[in-house]
Amino acid sequence: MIRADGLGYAFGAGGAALEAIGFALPRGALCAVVGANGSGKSTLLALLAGLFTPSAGTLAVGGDASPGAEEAIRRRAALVLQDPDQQIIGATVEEDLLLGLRPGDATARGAARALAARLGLADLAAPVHALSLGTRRKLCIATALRDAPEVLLLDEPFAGLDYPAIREVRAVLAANRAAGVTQVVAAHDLEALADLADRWLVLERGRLVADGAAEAVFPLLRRHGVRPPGAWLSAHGLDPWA
Ligand SMILES: Nc1ncnc2c1ncn2[C@@H]1O[C@H](COP(=O)(O)OP(=O)(O)OP(=O)(O)O)[C@@H](O)[C@H]1O
Repeated sequence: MIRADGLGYAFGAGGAALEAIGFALPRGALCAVVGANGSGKSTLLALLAGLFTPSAGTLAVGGDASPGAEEAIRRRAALVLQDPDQQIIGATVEEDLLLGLRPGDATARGAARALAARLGLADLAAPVHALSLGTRRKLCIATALRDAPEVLLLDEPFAGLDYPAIREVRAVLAANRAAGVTQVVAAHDLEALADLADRWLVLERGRLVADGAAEAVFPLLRRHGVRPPGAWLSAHGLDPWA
């Protein structure tokens, strides 16, 4: 579903934010992208969303390859930003959820409302500015899923959420995986993803420094500035903050 070959990106004349990235993900993968601040996670998500054009190499999403097919990639992939306030446009839950749907399209509007209910967005008339962070994030996820993207990209979806909201977002990711949606999740804190992700990409200063399943990647995390999940540290008798 996703294939990166020699993928690179530079912001203007600055140094490369991503360099020589290569990986392939099958349909339905739930891939975690981890790395220290500034390692390139958000830049990779923006490329996968078709928002940026690679400065080097190629990126294929479905049958579309970038450079060239960014618009087609944008139709396949939806990106949920870390800050819901950068994403929400409507004044109420319903207004945001239904944005862009034709008023006469009862089927699409009904499906969008059903999706909102599944995500626990019960009060469709609620003004968005009065919602908790977790509810605003769930609204962004609902809006992203509304058009049934093949690829869902999430930037720090658990950041700032309380325990119940983390569990709800985890349930959404698991349901998406069961439905065959390919998901890429950027994260600092691995606790909520440790048992969910089937693939781990580790970035350090724009380079892909590890790629594989949890068993292979977790032992390498600390040397790349990423804290492994607590359960893994205790299972290996390691000081959580050493
Ligand atoms: N708009 C921009 N203009 C110039 N440089 C940028 C821009 N956005 C990001 N960068 C640089 O690109 C590199 C990668 O940034 P990116 O935001 O992708 O990292 P990140 O891993 O998502 O970081 P964080 O965990 O802090 O969100 C960093 O060196 C950053 O300073």
